[in-house]
Amino acid sequence: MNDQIKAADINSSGHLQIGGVDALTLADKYGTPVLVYDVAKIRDQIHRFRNVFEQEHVEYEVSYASKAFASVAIYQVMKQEQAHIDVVSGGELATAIKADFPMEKISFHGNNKSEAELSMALEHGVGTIVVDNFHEIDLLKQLIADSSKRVNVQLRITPGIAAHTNSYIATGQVDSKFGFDVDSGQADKALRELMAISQINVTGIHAHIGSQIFDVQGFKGVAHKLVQIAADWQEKYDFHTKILNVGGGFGIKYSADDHPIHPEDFVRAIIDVVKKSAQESGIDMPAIWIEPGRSIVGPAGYTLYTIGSRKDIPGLLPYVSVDGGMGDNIRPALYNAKYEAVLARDPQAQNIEEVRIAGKYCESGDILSDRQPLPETHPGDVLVMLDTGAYDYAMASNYNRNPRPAVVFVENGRDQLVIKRESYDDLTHLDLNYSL
Ligand SMILES: Cc1ncc(COP(=O)(O)O)c(C=O)c1O
Ligand SMILES: N[C@@H](CCCC[NH3+])C(=O)O
Repeated sequence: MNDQIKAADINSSGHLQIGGVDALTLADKYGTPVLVYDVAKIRDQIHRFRNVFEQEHVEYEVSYASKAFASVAIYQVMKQEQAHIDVVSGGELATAIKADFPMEKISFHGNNKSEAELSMALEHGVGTIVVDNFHEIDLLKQLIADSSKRVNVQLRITPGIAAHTNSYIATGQVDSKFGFDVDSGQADKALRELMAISQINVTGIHAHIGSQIFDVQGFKGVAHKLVQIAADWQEKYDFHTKILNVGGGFGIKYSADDHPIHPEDFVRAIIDVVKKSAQESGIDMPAIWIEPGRSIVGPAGYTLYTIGSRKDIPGLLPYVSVDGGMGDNIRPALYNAKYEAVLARDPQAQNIEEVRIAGKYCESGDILSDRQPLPETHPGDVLVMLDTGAYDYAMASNYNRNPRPAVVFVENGRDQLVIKRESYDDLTHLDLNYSL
């Protein structure tokens, strides 16, 4: 039995249930592929992060990094949970506006925010702009010059910490496109420039070391580094930081090979280091902000596919194909990411073989799993890929002009469509006839 499936995930018919709803019923009702979120799991993850801060009596914010999965519905859940969110584009901001999300609880990130995106953020009163580079400082200065607008910013530094993760998703090393370098004096220069703009209020210092990180060392390092910088800037510039933002990146278990520590342990270690270093370096204890994305939505997501064709090759693993693939989950092809899958009708069934789960896209690399143990399967069976809530739908494409799947939220035994499946009309409605 897959160790990610608990007894409570199986209903009286022996089927997988998600948030109390039978996975086969969901597949029937919404079609496949469909991404289903167990909303209780999302709320629970936020509470787990929060509880530690509460127990430790530390000021904090949990800011959901919505690049992991952005939609009106998820922003509405975050609003109910009174969480903050990060956005990284005008599109995510527009979605948050549509969700009526409180603008003051939004942080706007990005290494190349356009003038249009910055003015959109200013117009809507976004709570924090996380300033990333000198061009952005110039743009901000121009945009607020003719107004009395006041803007809260956090200054993103590159901490010079290489996280142990896939190089595509590591961001803390000096050789990174994000943030101001510290050792060369760029971060100091950026602070001085920002402090010289009277309408700008620098509330904090930000760093993010990468994503899908399993151990606590990098976070301890970044927490210590941020405190050191804060102490240095207090001494040199009389700058008193209110916030240290240590970013996100808390890893999750996708497969039996992954052994991340618990969310609570990440947070506790960060708090310990900040408390201790702040005391040693004589700065007031700042608020600590974290920006988890994957760890909030990843484990709550289940992608339901229907099995179709099968190809057996003597001496090699069979290919079992499903009705989705790299268009709804690019992560195996892009990062060699591993996932696990079970059969909806019997997640506890005895496995009889190992197969490759192939997608339907016209690409040999469109393999969702290169070694998945499975029981006997037949065309029409519903295969459920686990932990697909983060950076899956968010990175979905229309490759081969396949429509993106539907997204459904499930909570308390009830289900609701929150993103419609794209239709062929949706796919073609931007196309124009060629008339030259
Ligand atoms: C600035 C920033 N914050 C937070 C995150 C969220 O990371 P994760 O989804 O790994 O928690 C990211 C993505 O890596 C990021 O770039
Ligand atoms: N898209 C990446 C994570 C990127 C994190 C964003 N800074 C993934 O799927 O793992």
